[in-house]
Amino acid sequence: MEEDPALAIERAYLLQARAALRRMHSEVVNLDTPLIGGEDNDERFTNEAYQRDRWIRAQALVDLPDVPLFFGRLDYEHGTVEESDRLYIGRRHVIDDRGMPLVIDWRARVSVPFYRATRTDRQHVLLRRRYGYSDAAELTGFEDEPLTDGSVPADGEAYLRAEIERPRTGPMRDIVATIQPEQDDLVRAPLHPSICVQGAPGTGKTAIGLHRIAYLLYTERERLGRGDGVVIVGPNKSFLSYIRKVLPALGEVNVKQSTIDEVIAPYRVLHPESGPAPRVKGDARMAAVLRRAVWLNVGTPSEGILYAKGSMRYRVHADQVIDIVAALHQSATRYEPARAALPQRLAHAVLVKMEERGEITDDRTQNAAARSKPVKDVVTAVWPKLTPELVLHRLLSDASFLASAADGVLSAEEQTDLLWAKAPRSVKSVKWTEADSVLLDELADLLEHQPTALGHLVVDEAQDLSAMQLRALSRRCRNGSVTVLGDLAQATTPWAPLSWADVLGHLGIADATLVELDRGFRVPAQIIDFASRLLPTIAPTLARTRSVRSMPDALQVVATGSDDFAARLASACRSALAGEGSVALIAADEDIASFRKALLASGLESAMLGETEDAMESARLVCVPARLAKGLEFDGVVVAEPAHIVAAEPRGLHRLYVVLTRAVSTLHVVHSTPLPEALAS
Ligand SMILES: Nc1ncnc2c1ncn2[C@@H]1O[C@H](COP(=O)(O)OP(=O)(O)OP(=O)(O)O)[C@@H](O)[C@H]1O
Repeated sequence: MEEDPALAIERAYLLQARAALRRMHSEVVNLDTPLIGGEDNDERFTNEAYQRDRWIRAQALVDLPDVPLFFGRLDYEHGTVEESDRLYIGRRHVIDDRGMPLVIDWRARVSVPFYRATRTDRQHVLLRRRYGYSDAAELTGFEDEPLTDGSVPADGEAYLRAEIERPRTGPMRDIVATIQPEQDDLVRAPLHPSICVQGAPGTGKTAIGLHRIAYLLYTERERLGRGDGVVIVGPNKSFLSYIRKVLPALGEVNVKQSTIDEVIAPYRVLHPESGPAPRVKGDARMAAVLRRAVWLNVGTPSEGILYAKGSMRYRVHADQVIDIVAALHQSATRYEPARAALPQRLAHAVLVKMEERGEITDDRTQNAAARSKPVKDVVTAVWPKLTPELVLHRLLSDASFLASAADGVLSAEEQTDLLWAKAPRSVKSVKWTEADSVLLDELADLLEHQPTALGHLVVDEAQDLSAMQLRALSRRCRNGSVTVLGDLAQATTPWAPLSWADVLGHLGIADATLVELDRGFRVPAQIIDFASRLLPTIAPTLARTRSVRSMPDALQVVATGSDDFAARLASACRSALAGEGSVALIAADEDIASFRKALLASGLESAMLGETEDAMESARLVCVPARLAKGLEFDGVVVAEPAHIVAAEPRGLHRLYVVLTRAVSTLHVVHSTPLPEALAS
């Protein structure tokens, strides 16, 4: 078949752009990095920084074989843009060897009309062209949308639907070719003020967070490059593995993607914890309890200081020592710096006594007094050395100490919930939990200022974070800005906050812009309507989502007897596998291994999410424990025994809502136990 000449021109242009990108890449790789001679630390640091910077620049210019180099074109009115009337829009800038642009970065200002221009607001654009690619990034066609009056607009929504329904293989991909206007508003919002997005499942929150990072790094690279850079916090490792390729595809290879535990306790082994304690430990009131617990350690001196120098004796009376300690206690903001200051304050009092007796004193005299035993004894007695672990160990094991810190703040019952049933004998033998690690983090900051300086923090699935976790994040981003993403209806933790105002309060953000997204992209209307039956019970104040896609056969609910269950489950999986793309079987954590065995017995192989990092790439059928489903998506989803998912945890209905909203094309619900009431009605 003869090639369409217009398509041939575009393909030739793509080849030219790819060749130019290769040239740009090799220029960076082959650049002579001027290394500074010498081996001292500063010089080594500078050289390493140079090399690293070059590595990052080179990585950003790698032509990824499966990522199309440009996805759109804008034909502007003549003279609107200086360099050219025709701009190809892609994931990064590509220039020819004379410096003329071949591809314009989607983040540039001249690219904005690609996402925003309409027939009624053309923004000087005559024509918008969208390209289609094969999975191997081969240019297969294009679609024109003339914006000039009288023309018939192309169905931009059809292009969007096709893009969403393109079968999934492995990790999440970027949405840069089809960012929608309400998403674009958030992606391109300035660094300040912070933004907070409430969005139903599949409205694109994660995608927005990732594209926003790429955008901010483009516009504010220098500012964000200082300090600790940019971090995105996600719910678990499976999720982070799922999103890991989006930013590199957008040319950003230097963004940390972490779980909350990795941010707060990167080196600590955390142990599981159940019962009522985690909820109390996550409560914002714990901040006051911990503060008191720290400062309760400051005692009242019972004796004065008797300082000997040569044959002379100098006495500072107990009352005066009490006053010195009390004054320091009152003015101190953190425990350790004040503890470090106390010897000097006491020594100063000794010095005054010496001077009263005509002694000549100087700094050395004061330092000697500060280091002397009588002064040290007072410090040890009234201002003991603490570690976060020491304080928390005492708090969770000593009921009367806890009462002195928590009375009037926590109820007696809450205090009982906090106390260990059997206290570990020593600090070293404690098996710290996730909730404990957050308290230890707060304590560390009460003892000593923890210097951290994130430029920007994106918190995904923020509805699941406790007040104390949010405080810990806020400490890491004291002067930075934050993008908060989440959905209150998907909150599954015992400590989940009640509102976004609460979340922002704990993060210490006074002026965030709160936005609600309600246009759903992932989940077809038939499935989201089914899942939304749970909303009146789990999140009565939230609006229902409007899906942009309708698929009449998307939902199948199969009621079966327990004898038939395994066969019906396997047949649901087979039917999902008959479609294209990824398929997940999702079930309660306790059920998933046995259901997987049943599938295997019927000849269906699968991978288990959580067992291997790349489960989503290593098999088409993935078995997903319900607790790991958050944030993920699959073309076809089979949910087995929803009632078990609900029964497995206090917020089981919220978990079920998450699980039911993972499908892009089909959802099979297979159950032998009756559906939960809220879903059946
Ligand atoms: N503008 C868009 N163009 C193409 N695909 C999109 C667009 N917006 C969202 N999607 C797709 O919809 C799916 C859902 O996006 P995303 O995971 O960001 O949603 P979410 O709001 O974070 O969902 P959840 O709350 O369920 O985790 C993804 O496959 C994403 O690629």
